[in-house]
Amino acid sequence: MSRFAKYTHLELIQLAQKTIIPPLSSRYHKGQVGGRVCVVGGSFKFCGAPFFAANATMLYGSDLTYLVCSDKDHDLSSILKIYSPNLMVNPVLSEPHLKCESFLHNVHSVVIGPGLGRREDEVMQETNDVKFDNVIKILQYCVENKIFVVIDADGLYLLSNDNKYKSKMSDLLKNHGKYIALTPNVIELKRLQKEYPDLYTRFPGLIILEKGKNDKIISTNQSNDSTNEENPQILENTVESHCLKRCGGQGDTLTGCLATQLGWCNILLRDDENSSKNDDGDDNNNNNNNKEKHVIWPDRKRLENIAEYKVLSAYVVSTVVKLASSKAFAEKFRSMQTTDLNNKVGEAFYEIFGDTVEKE
Ligand SMILES: NC(=O)C1=CN([C@@H]2O[C@H](COP(=O)(O)OP(=O)(O)OC[C@H]3O[C@@H](n4cnc5c(N)ncnc54)[C@H](O)[C@@H]3O)[C@@H](O)[C@H]2O)[C@@H](O)CC1
Ligand SMILES: Nc1ncnc2c1ncn2[C@@H]1O[C@H](COP(=O)(O)OP(=O)(O)OP(=O)(O)O)[C@@H](O)[C@H]1O
Repeated sequence: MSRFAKYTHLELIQLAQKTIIPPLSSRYHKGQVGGRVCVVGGSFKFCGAPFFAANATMLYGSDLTYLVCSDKDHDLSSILKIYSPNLMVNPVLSEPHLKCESFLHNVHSVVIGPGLGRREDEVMQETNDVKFDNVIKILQYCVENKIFVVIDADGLYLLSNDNKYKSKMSDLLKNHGKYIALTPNVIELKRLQKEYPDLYTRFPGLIILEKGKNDKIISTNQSNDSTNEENPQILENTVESHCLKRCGGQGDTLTGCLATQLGWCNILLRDDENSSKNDDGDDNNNNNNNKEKHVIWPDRKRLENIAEYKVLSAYVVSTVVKLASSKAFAEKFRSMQTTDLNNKVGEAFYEIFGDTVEKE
């Protein structure tokens, strides 16, 4: 059981408000606190999924969202650009010598997988190895640079079923689990458990947000030798959703929201790290002359470790998406679509957390 499992729903929401929901303020510049998120996905078949995820990152509150896709997937990048001018679409995923640094250096969190497609799909075979090599390269870059990653949909399929990539991916998870969250649906979870019967304990620091009627958050101890904690720890979100429509893309929405929320955690954790080390010229947060000083939301409460930031984030996001889907369903009933759900994310967030404006 997670330490959080002893808290009531209201206590968890209040804790999140004091720890991981940075207040809005005129002090901050673009991307500094709202965050920069990158979604890697899309294929010739699926242009909706990466859009839903990327769109949700912004509706949850990211300042800047990049969508990285392949320029070999027919008209994908043009279509994505037309879907939304808010997103920055970067069709570099099939570039043979991809330089991750060029588009990920200032990003706080990354989503890998929505609509990405699978290598076994015949139509894609000519180009897909470069594309998927690059996906692994991006994952590696992220974890080595402490960027939080959410792996969903076909990203999970790579991990559970792709013979070429699954061992590379599982190595990265094993060594850098603390920066990663998986968001499987019921079927994706079954595939993962088939490939990794010890899924819940195999990847130290990993969290798994299992989607379903009650979203379940599983966290694995960061260190294998910590014997005084239960492993794995489980937190279930039992808040009721009144949405009875299961349209495709609801999971993409959840994934996008989680990426933004984890991006916020990353920003807060980096701020702690920067403020506690000597001034070494790292001016990412403009605190060159403010040694030992927090730049961002100084009086917030701290959680105990990275795992707690991830677990509480997953809980909050699950709550927001459940409320958003209940609201969309109440309005649209059977005709509810994922676009309706996405359009309720901001309202649901406001209903749960209020305006979250910094008090003078
Ligand atoms: N508009 C779009 O472009 C969308 C694209 N999507 C993409 O489509 C690709 C394949 O995703 P799929 O989810 O179809 O994956 P799979 O091809 O693995 O199919 C999963 C199957 O399991 C079934 N299933 C799902 N939840 C279940 C449950 N709780 N109990 C029993 N059966 C269940 C589904 O009906 C589906 O037939 C991914 O890349 C995904 O991101 C989806 O995100 C949906 C929206
Ligand atoms: N049986 C259910 N009852 C109520 N809500 C559910 C149920 N199943 C899923 N949900 C809600 O929908 C969200 C997305 O779960 P879902 O299983 O649809 O993901 P997914 O299959 O990955 O979605 P996508 O279509 O984007 O690939 C969950 O987080 C939960 O809030």
